[in-house]
Amino acid sequence: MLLEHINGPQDLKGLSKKELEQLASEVRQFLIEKLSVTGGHLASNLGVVELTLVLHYLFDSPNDKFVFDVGHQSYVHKILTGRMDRFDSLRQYKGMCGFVKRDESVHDVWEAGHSSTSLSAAIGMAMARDFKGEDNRVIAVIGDGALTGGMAFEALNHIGHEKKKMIVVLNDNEMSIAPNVGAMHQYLGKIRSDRHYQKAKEELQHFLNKIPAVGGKLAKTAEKFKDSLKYLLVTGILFEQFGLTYLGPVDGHDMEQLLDIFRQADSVPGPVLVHVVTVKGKGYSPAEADSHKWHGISPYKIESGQVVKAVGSPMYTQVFGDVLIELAEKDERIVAVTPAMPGGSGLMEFAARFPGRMIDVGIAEQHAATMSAALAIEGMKPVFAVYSTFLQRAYDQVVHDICRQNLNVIFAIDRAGFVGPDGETHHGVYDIPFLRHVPNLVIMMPKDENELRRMMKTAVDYNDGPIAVRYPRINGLGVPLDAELLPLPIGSWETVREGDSAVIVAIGPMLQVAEDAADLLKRDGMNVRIVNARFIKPLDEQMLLSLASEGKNMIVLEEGAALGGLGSAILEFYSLRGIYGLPIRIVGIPDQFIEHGSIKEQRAEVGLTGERVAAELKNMHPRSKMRVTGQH
Ligand SMILES: Cc1ncc(C[n+]2csc(CCOP(=O)(O)OP(=O)(O)O)c2C)c(N)n1
Ligand SMILES: CC(=O)[C@@H](O)[C@H](O)COP(=O)(O)O
Ligand SMILES: [Mg+2]
Repeated sequence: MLLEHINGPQDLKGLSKKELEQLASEVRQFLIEKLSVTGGHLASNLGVVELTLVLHYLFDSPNDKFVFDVGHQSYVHKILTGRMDRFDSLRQYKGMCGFVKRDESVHDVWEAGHSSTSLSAAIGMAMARDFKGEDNRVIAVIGDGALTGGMAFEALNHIGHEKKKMIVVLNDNEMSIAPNVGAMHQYLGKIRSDRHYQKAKEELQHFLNKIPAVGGKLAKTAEKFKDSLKYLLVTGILFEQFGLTYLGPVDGHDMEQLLDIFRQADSVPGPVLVHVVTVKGKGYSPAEADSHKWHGISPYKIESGQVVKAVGSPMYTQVFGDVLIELAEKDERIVAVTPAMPGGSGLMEFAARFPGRMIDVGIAEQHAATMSAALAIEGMKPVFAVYSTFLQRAYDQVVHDICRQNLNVIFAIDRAGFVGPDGETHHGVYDIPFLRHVPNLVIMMPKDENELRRMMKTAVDYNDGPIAVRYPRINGLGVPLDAELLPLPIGSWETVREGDSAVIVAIGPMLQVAEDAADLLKRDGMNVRIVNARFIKPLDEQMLLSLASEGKNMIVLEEGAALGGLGSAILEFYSLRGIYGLPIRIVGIPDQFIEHGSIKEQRAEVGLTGERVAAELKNMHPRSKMRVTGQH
């Protein structure tokens, strides 16, 4: 076994091509075995085994900067940089992160999780290098999916302007999470498969190599001739027009080709793009056969490829997808918009049922938002399905294009709250703070899957502007679904448990935590009322005024940033009406990033538990001062 002797990239140096190939198959086996237990981003990593090996073999990390886009495909990099022994803790609480993490290794020079940032980071590092007069290499690894992100084009535009020496590795496996989409994808497909181009390129190369090396005027003419022929033939011309030398396409699993092309790339004085064609899921047939499913996979049985999954009620995502189909059957204005997450957002059946009414725009949240605004202006009913964390990308478009124009866009915000193994880059914990202060926007969160259905009905029936429903990355409660789909009155909260000792105002899955706290306090003779604050905006003003008149101790409980969340909204409501001194305590996520683990562990870390809430209520005295909490 070669792999057990690899404690860092230095141990790769001097290996023969054969040994590198042997190592590649050992790394693949290691990934398949380890991830069968932990789960994770298997398919993407199986696709970059040879590529990552060659980069670490030829170049000198961490002096040379390896910048991974998204970073979900960095497991091989982690294996080769001394972290093999940490894979049993992959994406687990206090374990190894599933993305690149600077505090994990000196070889991890750039963090991500969100897509399309690598080229901006790489040009930044190249410019810093030149400011400092240093000479290290900067190597970005970006996938064909990430290349559909607008930031990537902004960076390419600038890279071509600065002409700094750097290597952009385009890892082209024709897949985003789902099959990739867009004109860039088609363009890359042309390059990959254009037999004419490949053949002509070889003949051209052969012919040009025959031209005897000449000096003087003739050399210049020959060079010009070569360039004009190249422009004629090279279909990597788009990148050449951007000012990058295009090399490739090359088979990303052929060690020989990879070694040659990166040696060539290293000799290019300015920016160079190496087009590497790989197979997502390479080397494990279930993943090769369905790399969409195996992009992010739960623990599985290696032999059968069968996922070992606890069966439970459908995820909120599934309930959303189902109710959207029901609604779309009756309303042809409904179209779904997704920024490259049709599977994760529960839209695959919708797409099959309504061909053409599911619009996948690629990894382009800003574009998705503004396009939705235009769809609404033209009388459609766009449902912009987006993860909370990725909606952060489109904040200005939400404000400037959708809410300011007061357009009938529906935001289906999935992954609201903690998300578990993806950790801090993916938690959906800021959308309440960054949305609730924007005028014209209605924001809802259901207590269970039945209420999610009602909220989608409410949203489709609502024609007074933008409306958002946010729901978590968990299973529903298994409650019965109403036979009739009835909308909710906008701004209406509901009391889900009566009580006169104190009040917990909660949203979403925190209502279960509130019930746990109330059950604990019942043993101490306290009858705690629980209010489902299902409209984060507008607040239920009647309910709030009546709660103020009672003056009972109140906890506002939310699985979101405490700063600027629902609790803040309630305090602002009272303050703006001159109602002071109410005993209100906010229990939410403190002002810090919470790392990967299970949702249960993440909630425990910040005290979103029945025990903690019960203790808070027991300790609150009448007229206690409001303190932003989360620390405990
Ligand atoms: C801004 C943003 N939107 C969406 C995602 C979700 N996402 C993670 S990886 C991925 C696909 C990336 O495709 P590609 O870059 O080709 O990498 P591959 O997995 O194919 O190697 C997407 C859409 C994200 N991480 N960031
Ligand atoms: C790397 C990335 O951003 C996606 O693969 C993300 O991990 C998907 O999240 P879900 O597993 O919640 O769909
Ligand atoms: Mg890809």
